[in-house]
Amino acid sequence: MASTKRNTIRVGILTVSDTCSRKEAVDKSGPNLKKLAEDTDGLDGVIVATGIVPDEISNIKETLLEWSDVKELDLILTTGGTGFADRDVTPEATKSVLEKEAPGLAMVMLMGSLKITPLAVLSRSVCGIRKRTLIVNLPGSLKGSQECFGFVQPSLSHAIQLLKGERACVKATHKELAASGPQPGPQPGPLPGPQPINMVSNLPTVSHGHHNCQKIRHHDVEKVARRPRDSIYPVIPLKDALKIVMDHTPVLQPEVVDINDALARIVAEEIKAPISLPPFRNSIKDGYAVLASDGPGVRQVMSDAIAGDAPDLELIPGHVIRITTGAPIPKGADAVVQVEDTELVEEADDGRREVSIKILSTPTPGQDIRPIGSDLQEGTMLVGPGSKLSPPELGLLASVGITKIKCYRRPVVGVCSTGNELTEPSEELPPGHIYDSNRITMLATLLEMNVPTVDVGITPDTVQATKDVLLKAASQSDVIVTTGGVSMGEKDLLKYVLSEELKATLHFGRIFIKPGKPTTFCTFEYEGAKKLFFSLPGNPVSGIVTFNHFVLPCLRRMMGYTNPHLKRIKCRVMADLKLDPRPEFQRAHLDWQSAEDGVPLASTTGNQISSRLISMLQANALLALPSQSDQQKMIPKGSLVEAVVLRL
Ligand SMILES: Nc1nc2c(c(=O)[nH]1)N[C@H]1C(S)=C(S)[C@@H](COP(=O)(O)OP(=O)(O)OC[C@H]3O[C@@H](n4cnc5c(N)ncnc54)[C@H](O)[C@@H]3O)O[C@H]1N2
Ligand code: MOO
Ligand SMILES: [Mg+2]
Repeated sequence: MASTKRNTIRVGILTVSDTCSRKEAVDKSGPNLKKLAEDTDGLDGVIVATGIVPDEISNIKETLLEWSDVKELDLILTTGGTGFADRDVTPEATKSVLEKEAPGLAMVMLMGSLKITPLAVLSRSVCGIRKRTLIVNLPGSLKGSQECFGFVQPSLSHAIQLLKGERACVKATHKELAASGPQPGPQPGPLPGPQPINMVSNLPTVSHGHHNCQKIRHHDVEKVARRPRDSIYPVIPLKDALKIVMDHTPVLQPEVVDINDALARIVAEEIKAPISLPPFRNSIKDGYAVLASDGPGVRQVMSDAIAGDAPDLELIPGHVIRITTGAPIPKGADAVVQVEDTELVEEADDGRREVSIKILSTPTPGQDIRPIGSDLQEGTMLVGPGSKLSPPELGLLASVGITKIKCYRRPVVGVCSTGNELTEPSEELPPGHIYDSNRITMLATLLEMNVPTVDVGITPDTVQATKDVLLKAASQSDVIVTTGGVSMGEKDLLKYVLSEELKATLHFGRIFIKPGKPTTFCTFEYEGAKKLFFSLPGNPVSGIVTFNHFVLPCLRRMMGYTNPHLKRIKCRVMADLKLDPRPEFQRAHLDWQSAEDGVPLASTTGNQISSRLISMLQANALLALPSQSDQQKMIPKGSLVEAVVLRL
């Protein structure tokens, strides 16, 4: 939902017109600008305020102040009152609230308009900044306002990013603009309808979620020589990437699951105990059911009560009944004396029967008896929505006879490895090939989580094969995880195939982390259902680290976890650690045995290059190291750092 996106551009549209404010004319420019500003292929803004005011400085000024200072809008578009007529005062009202002017925007409108009409020279539009709000005066006519919006629109997201201080996005936009060379000048847009003129308007749409970065230019993958020399994808911070993923992750509907298939599932209902445990008084010991007030002494053995017998025996005072652990306590008995506290007095039938025994201890009432409900009272809440069904939960439910449990549905996850160089580990290794290790790693992780999987196999690096396999995976699964083919190589086709061939919405294509920088996330409508695509980097460790950071929380949310996020704890590093320019997740072993004050000691697992899978072996955590700065190049031994817990 657009309005919940953190970095969405919040827009106000103010129509300045005496006649419209008196309802003598219909405002066409305001609603048209609304459509243009909302266009997801263009500004992708959210309209949070609209208004019509007369051509009066005080009215205009009051609205501008409220929208910038109180509503804190990112962008205010005014339409009307910018000409030479006596009543045209929008520029004067605007100037009176501006803290800084932005004459370039007014100029680009003038230059563009002059190509259409020489009368454009009479426009007096003013643009500028008040606090964090950009205010742009547009002409009043439908045609003029649409044209002028089209001229400034390509610069607006970037200008707003700058005002908001969204640094990753801004840097990426600068890089992209620098890489793509001189831009064509503004051109008029067709009328009518919401078709903003965009410097990159002929390019495919690639959404950047709430980042609102410029659209992405994909080269023709056949034309290797023309590939961009720098990535066209902005590098976004980890937390923003995770937010985008989670914003697109639904919690799946519940379904009824048999207890035998319910391991690791998340419960979607409250389950209360339908019976008490034990359901009848039973013995805690193997021994004799007695009447405590009979005290110690020789007693006749009446009969025996064995676990599994119906509770229908009755003890006559002065006697005992032999009893086993778990057997029902006979009526009339109020204590059990363990066999160790007794002696045989007389036997019969060649030792097959006890005639009498001697109680050696003095029993107390209730001794070694489990009363009804002493383990669990009927009606006690056993599990609730969000509870994970681990072995103890399953045992508890079974103990009260519950075998059908409403749990959240699990997503089906398709797993695919991409790369010409990959061979199945069971086959002979051809020259230049390596064995596919990513797929089994992902599939086994999902198996551990009891998530159903579809093994989509290995796909070679061609557009057609990649497209086919992605569509096949989409037809069989809810979430698709691929590895490989997301970086800068000519055979790195995933981003291209997803966004161009499938027309999936690519939400991000690079993240500011090490390893895992080229991680890519898309959503895709397939036969009316939304599919989530995670295209993880091919390097085996990058795949695992990004699987943990993005796929795991996503799947956990889908399958009903109340807290799907990775657990972070503090640990103490055992050696100096050099910082990378990127925030880095170093594989580490946390040692709780030698923990001081509960803080485990962390040692990294050797060379951290992302191809070195053996570095995962002893790793039960990832140290979350900050990126290097001028002030900090390393973390000294003994420092506390945060670690993402992989396993305990
Ligand atoms: N010019 C640049 N090159 C690279 C950059 C960059 O920014 N500029 N990024 C590097 C980073 S960081 C990573 S991570 C990798 C990501 O690579 P891809 O996702 O494109 O993956 P591939 O190129 O297909 O493979 C990379 C590497 O991993 C091996 N691999 C792939 N799949 C498997 C598998 N299933 N099992 C085992 N090993 C696998 C593959 O053979 C390659 O060695 O890009 C860098 N390049
Ligand atoms: O991001 Mo790559 O994952 O550094 O190896
Ligand atoms: Mg590659």
